[in-house]
Amino acid sequence: MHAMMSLRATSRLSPLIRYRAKSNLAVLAEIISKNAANLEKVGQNSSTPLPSIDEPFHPQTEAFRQDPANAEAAAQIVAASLQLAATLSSPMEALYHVAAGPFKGAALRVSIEANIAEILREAGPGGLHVNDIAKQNGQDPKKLARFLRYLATNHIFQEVEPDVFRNNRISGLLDTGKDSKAILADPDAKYDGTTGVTAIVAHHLDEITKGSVYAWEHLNDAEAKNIQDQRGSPMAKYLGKGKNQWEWFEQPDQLPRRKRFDMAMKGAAALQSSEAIRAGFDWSKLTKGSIVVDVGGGIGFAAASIADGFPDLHYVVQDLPGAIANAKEFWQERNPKAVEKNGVTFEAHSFLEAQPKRDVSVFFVKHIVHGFTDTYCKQILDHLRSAATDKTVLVLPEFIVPHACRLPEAEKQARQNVPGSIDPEAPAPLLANYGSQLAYGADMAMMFGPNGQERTYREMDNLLTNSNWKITKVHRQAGQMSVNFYEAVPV
Ligand SMILES: C[S@@+](CC[C@H](N)C(=O)[O-])C[C@H]1O[C@@H](n2cnc3c(N)ncnc32)[C@H](O)[C@@H]1O
Repeated sequence: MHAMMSLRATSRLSPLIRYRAKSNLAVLAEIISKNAANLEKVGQNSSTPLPSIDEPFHPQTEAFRQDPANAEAAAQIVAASLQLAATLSSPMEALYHVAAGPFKGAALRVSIEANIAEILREAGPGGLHVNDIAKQNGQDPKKLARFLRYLATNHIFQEVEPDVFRNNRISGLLDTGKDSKAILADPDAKYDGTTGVTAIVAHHLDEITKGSVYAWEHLNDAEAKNIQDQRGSPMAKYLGKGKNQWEWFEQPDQLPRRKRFDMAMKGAAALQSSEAIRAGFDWSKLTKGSIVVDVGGGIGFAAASIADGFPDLHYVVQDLPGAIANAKEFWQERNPKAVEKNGVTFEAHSFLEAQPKRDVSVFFVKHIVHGFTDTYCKQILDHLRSAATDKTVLVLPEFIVPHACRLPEAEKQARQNVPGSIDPEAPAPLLANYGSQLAYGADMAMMFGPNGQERTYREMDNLLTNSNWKITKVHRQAGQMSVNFYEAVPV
């Protein structure tokens, strides 16, 4: 019956629609083969090996992406593969790829909390039977096997023999590098001193995901609808019991969450190399002793990356008291010289209040406005504008959310005077945004967690214009993990 209906439906399709659908498959396949052939050549060079899904992650396998041509080739292959998979999967399977998304997240969280990546690293390339994994972490082996097999089916971990698992390229990223027994003895310290990559994934899978399951209820909550501040998010309502993320994290019993979040921000920064953070703005044009304020800097990880290359500038890390305590500890370890020589100062200060610093060369505001609704962003940007001199530059690293379609010509024309402001577009028939998920994932996380939003270029332009800042340039970074640096000057 079902087959007959779909046959009848097919026979009603116009020849043009059928022709296009057929030709797209071949075009997509050609995009893959052409770009793959180019990448194969790059991979023959030992300094730019191509990634292999079977091997544990090694940063060197990302080196090939530093060449924009290679990054573009990889992005096109991924976009075409996703589009082919969506086209050729049965619609029900394709739908369930998304509908079962929360279950994948649940499995991934279990693997992190149960320290699977660390245990498997210690086991070596042969992997470990799930019964032996369970002996180490005290979990139910049958349930663990089900979670791990589900993840292996999504290319996270490998099942090398029935019930025997090992790390691969993607699961290796979840490895904090710590001794599994030490983590089990002191779970709250799991992320201390790590790259923060596992911490950011764990933060998303815990607080943010728990908020996300109430998205629909929350949208229809008459009271929450009108809350402009961070208490207006599902996470605040259902987890923080009405407290915003920061008030909630600052409570003594939530300190492990605060610590994990601060490490998570280090992980977010690690999605970009320190070089990329330095490359986002021409720091060399600032004179010795120029003041750079890292507004809401967390532990000041980004400022520390800039200080590595530009030690003669004076850095001020501002944040809430809990983060400032962690910032002092972090800098003492990372750059004790800057601390001793007064190259960095730390200030507990709320950016929702008047900015106390004067004669500032750069207000560096990374991943702050994405945590707020427009109403609060205006407050933050107004305070900075009031403290700015006519030489102050606002540097704002944020995602730029692309549209899934192509930009209209008129919009491109309107942006022509601002270098870097036009979103790069993938060639047709690929989705214009390359099907890249990162900016949208971050946007959802901002909605569910702090009631904020990642913004399109136009949305950011409006925000800045309303606070008398003018965007002069956008520095875009190649690759899919990109965060882009808006540069703005006072009007
Ligand atoms: C998403 S994190 C970004 C941290 C850092 N800029 C980075 O990119 O790594 C947001 C930061 O804003 C801080 N924050 C939140 N509300 C604040 C406020 N009212 N005043 C100052 N800092 C605040 C948080 O403590 C947190 O460290």
